[in-house]
Amino acid sequence: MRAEQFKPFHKFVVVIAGSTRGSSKWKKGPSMPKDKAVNPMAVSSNPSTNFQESIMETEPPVQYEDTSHTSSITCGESKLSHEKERVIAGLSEGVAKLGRETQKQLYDYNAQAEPKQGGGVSASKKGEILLQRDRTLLQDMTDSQINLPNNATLKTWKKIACEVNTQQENVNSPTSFECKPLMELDEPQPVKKRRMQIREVVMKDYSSYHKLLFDGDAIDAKEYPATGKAIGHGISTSFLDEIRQVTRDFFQQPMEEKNKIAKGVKDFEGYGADPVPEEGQSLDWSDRLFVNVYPEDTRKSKFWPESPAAFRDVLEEYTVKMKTFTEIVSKAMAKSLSLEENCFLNQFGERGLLKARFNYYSCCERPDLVLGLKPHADNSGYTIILQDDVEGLQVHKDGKWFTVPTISHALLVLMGDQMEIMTNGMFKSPVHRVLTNTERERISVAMFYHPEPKKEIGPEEGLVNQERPKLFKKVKGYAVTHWEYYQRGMRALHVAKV
Ligand SMILES: O=C(O)CCC(=O)C(=O)O
Ligand SMILES: [Fe+2]
Repeated sequence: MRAEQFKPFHKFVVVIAGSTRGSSKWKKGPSMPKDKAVNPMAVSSNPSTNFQESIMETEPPVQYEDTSHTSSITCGESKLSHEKERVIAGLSEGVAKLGRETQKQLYDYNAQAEPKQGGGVSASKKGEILLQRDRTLLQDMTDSQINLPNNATLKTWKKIACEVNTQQENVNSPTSFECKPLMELDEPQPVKKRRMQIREVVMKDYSSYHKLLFDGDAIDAKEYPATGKAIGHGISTSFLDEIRQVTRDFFQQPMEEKNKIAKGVKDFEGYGADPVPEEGQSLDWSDRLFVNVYPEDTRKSKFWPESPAAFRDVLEEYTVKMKTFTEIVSKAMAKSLSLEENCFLNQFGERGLLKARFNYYSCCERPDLVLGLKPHADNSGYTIILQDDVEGLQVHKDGKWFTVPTISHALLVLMGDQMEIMTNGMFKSPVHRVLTNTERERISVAMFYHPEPKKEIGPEEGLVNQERPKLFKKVKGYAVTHWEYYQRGMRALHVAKV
């Protein structure tokens, strides 16, 4: 353990982003899984898709067997490389651009060709099925007769993609590979950049801490999502850089090294991308490592990287700092709402969880087609995000996406669904996503602060009155429900609504 102490009042900033506007624009979502088929194409991570519309078109999720493409690709015997996943993701995005009718035909066609996934199908078999599916889609779309050997290499994949997309003949190196759309889009929709307005405040002492952080202005601001406030978090810039560095170092290792801590089919923790359980859903263009960090007895050391060598120590130290940070911030939030300062901490419980997600977004040739991370709201109480200096994170407001600026010495605090419940909707959990870009890779570290899983949480009584009746029920195990919706690119919060 490193000796550096938490010094809360340094001149560093934290940005708080949370909506004060209702999520009434979102269609009140479906109730929990029913026996209904899911429209496989309804949840696309295409940046130009209006997320609101996607939600409205989306049918309730079904109880499902784990047919995760990710697990079948990154785990087990199939060993398809992440690079190949990316190519497939790019291709799938092309498919997503086809008209609904054509998509349906393609998927119907493939449904006949594919054995039922799930029970008993080995990882390598699933990998093969997926490869076959994408090959078939390519062929159907281009009418070209491409005969691929079963052991098609990554190079072959790239070559095909280029041939299909650009009629290029020779593609020998990955650098010349371009993930072009499979066909011209009807309406090209470049991603416009609107920046979030974030006010920064440098903290001087604890007495002003909570006022600056969550004063009435932040709560009542009309201009969601600009409810940014800055505070001193007392973590040195050099330490923040160290976290970024070990993160980069981890992801830049060979696949073989990273796969030593690969997640299994049923694991949340470990290295590997999020699953995409629905047919036709696109993979996020990112790599991730997910680990429980607090309390210590929730850690699974087999998922903590041994390489790079500094990783574990740095994460250990960051965890200690984050624990202190959550204690202070949770109190500040309570005070800002004129509540007893420990009320949220009591709801989180003494053994409130900290879970770390390390994200790596490699460059992508077509950021207008592929997202780094699909639109979602976090299931946490709140999430503390460390970004690097590459923009990519966007927050959704009034049908538009706003880019969150990067501030190298800042931590971004995003409200999660469970804080929206506890504050009876006073702090909103914003829908956010991550864009890809052509030139620079991006990393981020998200630290999710959750209530103890067995604890029931609900709106603070002090925030319920005649004018503001109870909006949410008491809930337990919200994270499990959230996960069912999240992985399909859907919101879950409606399940907690009164
Ligand atoms: O990469 C980012 O900035 C955000 C990541 C995020 O939203 C998440 O991991 O839930
Ligand atoms: Fe998130």
